[in-house]
Amino acid sequence: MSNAGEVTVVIVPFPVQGHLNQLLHLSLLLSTRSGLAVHFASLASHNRQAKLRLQLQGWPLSSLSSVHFHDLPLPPIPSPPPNPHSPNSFPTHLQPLFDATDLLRSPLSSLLHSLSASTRRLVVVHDHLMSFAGLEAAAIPNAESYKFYGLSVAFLGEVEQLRMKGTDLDELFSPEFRLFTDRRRKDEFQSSGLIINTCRVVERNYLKILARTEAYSCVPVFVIGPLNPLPWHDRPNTTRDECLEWLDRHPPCSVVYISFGTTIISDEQVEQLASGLLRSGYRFFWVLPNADQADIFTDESSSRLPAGFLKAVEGVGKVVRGWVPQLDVLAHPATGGFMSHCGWNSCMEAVSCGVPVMAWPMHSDQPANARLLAEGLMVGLVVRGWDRRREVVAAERVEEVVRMVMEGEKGRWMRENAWRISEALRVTRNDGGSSKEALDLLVGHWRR
Ligand SMILES: O=c1ccn([C@@H]2O[C@H](COP(=O)(O)OP(=O)(O)O[C@H]3O[C@H](CO)[C@@H](O)[C@H](O)[C@H]3O)[C@@H](O)[C@H]2O)c(=O)[nH]1
Repeated sequence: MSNAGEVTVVIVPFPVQGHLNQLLHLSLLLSTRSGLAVHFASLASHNRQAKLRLQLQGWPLSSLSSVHFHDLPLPPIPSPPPNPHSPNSFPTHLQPLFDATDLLRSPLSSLLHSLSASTRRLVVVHDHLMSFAGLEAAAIPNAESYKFYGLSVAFLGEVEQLRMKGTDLDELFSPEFRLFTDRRRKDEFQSSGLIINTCRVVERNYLKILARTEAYSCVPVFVIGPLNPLPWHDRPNTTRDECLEWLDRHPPCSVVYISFGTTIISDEQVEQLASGLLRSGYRFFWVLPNADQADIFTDESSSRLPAGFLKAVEGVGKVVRGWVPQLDVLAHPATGGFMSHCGWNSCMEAVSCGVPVMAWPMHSDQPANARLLAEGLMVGLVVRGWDRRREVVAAERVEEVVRMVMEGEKGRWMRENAWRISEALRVTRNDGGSSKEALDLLVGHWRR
């Protein structure tokens, strides 16, 4: 059912992968399942990045034709390489990109005005870090805006508490990023609602606390996650990646999957991790790309593995430097554990697939997410506590954690918990499930 002319939705993502993909998942759900006219507005390079990587994230390439992409013009911005020795792994090299998003305001405003002229209602859904989009929407009579959080409520609650206590948040972020978020907070406009990519199954208690928090209690909150496709009932016929064929050759729950998303670790840490994996004797699949640059199409990094490592692990371990279909890897029967930096997408994807997590948080929301997995949901084991964040994790600790999750009693128990949650998540997205109901309510409200 096409609804063009009635309600038009404009999605405004923050241009980094972990944010882009959540709002692209939402765009596709709105366009393919709810039949809404959906426009996705970002930089040309990041529209290209989002589209390119989406085909490995559970959606068929053909679904992209249901979304209108708008390349917002931006002068060239520096794209420096990441710094593997940055004290807390925060992607400081992306700060020029973050700051440059200020310049998107004017072209976004023009786009919103032109779309508003041919629709009854213009709905602007923007990443919470793109708050100026809400201000721009407020200037248009038939527009309303919704703020999107692709973060755990555990983290949102923690930040509120730390702010109230006046605690310095620089340990979680970089000082420059804190200044940037303070600036964006000043732009904040009272939106018509908040949309959060989490769900009651995973964060019931945190959501109850959030509802009592002043900042979140005065607007409707729509809890619609997980937005990632679920392996059991959403899988389209996508092309099968070569890494899945490698996984096919291994027994169920026998492979450790390692990925720190778009976060970089030091050369010394790479070496210790490699040695720990080797000592554990477990099969592993390690995704070791360079961290994303402002423009991912300019990456010219080279391998950082110790010499001779690949030869030593032949047949047992596989290392790739490119982008892999993470959801398919997590859903593969051979995958028995996930060593992760605990980006929110990775957390939701791990529980969606019922895989226990070796939690290795590095910055931002990741420590809160790791605690949620380990203490709240009991599906994770923390590799390195936040209090030891500046230390290199030794090979012995890597070996110990891998063994505990892959063969110990605790690992079996975490896997059972993860499976239970993945089943419950499936229900939440079906008719009558809380996330499906929240999304239907939201779309119904837009169509009122
Ligand atoms: O080879 C790869 C590597 C990653 N992914 C996907 O890329 C996304 C990575 O997202 P996430 O796990 O959230 O990590 P980051 O990219 O590091 O995410 C940033 O954004 C998140 C959402 O705000 C935050 O939770 C993190 O702390 C922040 O680092 C996930 O969907 C993965 O499935 C792939 O599909 N293939």
